[in-house]
Amino acid sequence: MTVSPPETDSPSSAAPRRATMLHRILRRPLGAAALTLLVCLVAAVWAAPLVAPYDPLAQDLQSVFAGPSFQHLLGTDDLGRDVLSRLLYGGQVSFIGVAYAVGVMLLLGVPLGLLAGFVGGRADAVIRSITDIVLAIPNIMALLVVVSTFGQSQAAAMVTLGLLGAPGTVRIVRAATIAVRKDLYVTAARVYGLSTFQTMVRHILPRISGPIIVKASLFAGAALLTESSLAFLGLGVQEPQPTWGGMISSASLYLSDHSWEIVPPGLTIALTVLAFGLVGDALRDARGPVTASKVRRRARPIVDRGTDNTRDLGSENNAPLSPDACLAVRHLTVDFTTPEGRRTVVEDVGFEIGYGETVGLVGESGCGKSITGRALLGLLPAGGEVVRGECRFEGKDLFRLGRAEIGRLRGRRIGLIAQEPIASLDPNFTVGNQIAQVLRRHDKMTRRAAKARVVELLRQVEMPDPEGVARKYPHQLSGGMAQRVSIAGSLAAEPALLIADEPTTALDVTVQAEILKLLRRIQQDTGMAILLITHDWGVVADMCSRAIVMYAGQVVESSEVRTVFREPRHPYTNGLLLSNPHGAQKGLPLPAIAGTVPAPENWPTGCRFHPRCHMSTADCAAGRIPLLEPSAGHRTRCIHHEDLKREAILR
Ligand SMILES: Nc1ncnc2c1ncn2[C@@H]1O[C@H](COP(=O)(O)OP(=O)(O)OP(=O)(O)O)[C@@H](O)[C@H]1O
Repeated sequence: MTVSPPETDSPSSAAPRRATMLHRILRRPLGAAALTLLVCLVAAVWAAPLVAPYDPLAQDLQSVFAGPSFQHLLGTDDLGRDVLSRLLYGGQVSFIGVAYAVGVMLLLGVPLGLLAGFVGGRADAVIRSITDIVLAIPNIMALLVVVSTFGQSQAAAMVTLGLLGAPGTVRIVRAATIAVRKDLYVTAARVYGLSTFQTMVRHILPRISGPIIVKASLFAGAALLTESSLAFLGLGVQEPQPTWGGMISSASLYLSDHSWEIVPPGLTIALTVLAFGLVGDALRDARGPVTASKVRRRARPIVDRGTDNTRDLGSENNAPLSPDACLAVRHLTVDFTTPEGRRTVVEDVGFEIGYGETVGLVGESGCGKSITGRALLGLLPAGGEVVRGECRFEGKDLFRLGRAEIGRLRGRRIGLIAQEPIASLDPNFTVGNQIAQVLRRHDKMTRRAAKARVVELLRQVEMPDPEGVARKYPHQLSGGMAQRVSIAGSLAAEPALLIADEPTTALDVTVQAEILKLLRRIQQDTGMAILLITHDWGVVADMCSRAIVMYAGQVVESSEVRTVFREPRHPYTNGLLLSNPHGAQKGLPLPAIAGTVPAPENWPTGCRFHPRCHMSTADCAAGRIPLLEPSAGHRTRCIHHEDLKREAILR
């Protein structure tokens, strides 16, 4: 078990985080210098009426082109005006212009980029087309047209610059969103029932803030240069009002005789642009990624726990769906559209789970277990689609519900526990904040009530020091603690069905046992149904009443767990059980099934397992293999299941 670091949280966790961030910036000499320069500059410019030594328009024709002195720290210009005062007042124009441009660029670019990257599909196509069109517009021409149309308005020019800069931001935000939208904690947020907007704002935005900060800082520098260039060309704010670009413009007229005059505005612009870039980098680096602890995979021993009457309908079974079942799935078929074409990855899968029952979905990696689970939650990865099937849950067919309706059920009536508990928690928020968010979404509680309920839930999952844990960030938790938090989050709205996708795979053996015990206890208390996705027969034996074995997108065997262990009727199940490390005999090599699970595009005709099967005959490859029922409730997709039984008896 990973040992969590000693607790150092104060009651308000956000404050220390912010302090640490400033501290981190200040620890970098370049970042600290740039931030100091920028803060001083903005403060001085903002306070120009108080700190400027002279009126920026006041002329003194007796002292034109004076060099730096005690009276005029940066000298005077061609009309004897104080350069320092003009720089301070001129900065107001420049910074307001930069704020307009950056504000418009962010207000447009970030939401559109998030939408395109997160929602995808048509929204993405439309947004991409618009950004491509805007990117094709030459910036300088557009700015000249705007300035001449809007009577030299600097504000109009900078807003236009922001509009023209937005497509670049859209592209960056879209790419960053696509990269994180599949992260487990984003999926978890959707399972908890958060809307698309809430998920984007709370879980995606903080994660992609690094590239946005860098883009904004670079764009601020570019906007300052553009604003100065327009002023240099005599567009925008006009003389005698001071602007940094205007000061360069008038200094350039006397460059050969009075070269000093160009230095203060030129250096100020150059240093400010540099400072924007350095502060952006420092901010990005200071927020830094929060890394999750590495997860580990271990096995656990088998304990046979007997059976009950959960009934698997299997595929090709047209009996009516049982009204008593908590979940009844029939003919579930999932297709994916990939660049190589359309392919089926899950085919004709069916099963039922009763209230208070646990059904195990077993198989090697790539058999379609997770896609089956995600299809039930309406959370298939992009390109995936349920093309056939029915899924009855509390009287509704989940596959026929709209986005909003399934969103309301997720997190409230159907919970999910993911394989990697730490990855399923958002590193940007404390544990308490994340669970409270689920509670407040579903039960519209007050902050105070949600806080109390969070502690109660953490206590319910047997978390030591629940108040302290509520204030921790995910990276401060061990794997076992994180899985307890994840379970607490899933249970927040008291779901009727829990989908547990390899919930203990990442944990070490003692923690696995504790988590499974906890799940059993909660199930006894609440009567929820559990679909347990696993490749571990030990977990199946320990937890499940019924096992469904999947191979290459199909159910190949299903029965009560005890029957499957005693009398497997499919060579694939038999092979899996023989290669189960818990049953290994000392000194003998572990028998493994030769070959690997074929990818959906390479599924063989007939029995999909036949190329790996020692019992296969010509019949196995000849045509579709039906789902047979050799004994009540025991189904197999093998035409040689009687031979397998005889083989087992002879052994
Ligand atoms: N986003 C996707 N696009 C296309 N095909 C996919 C996608 N995700 C999964 N698949 C395909 O679906 C099949 C089933 O995958 P799934 O993740 O359900 O397997 P699994 O049995 O859960 O394996 P594991 O235990 O490794 O998660 C695989 O063959 C995989 O190639």
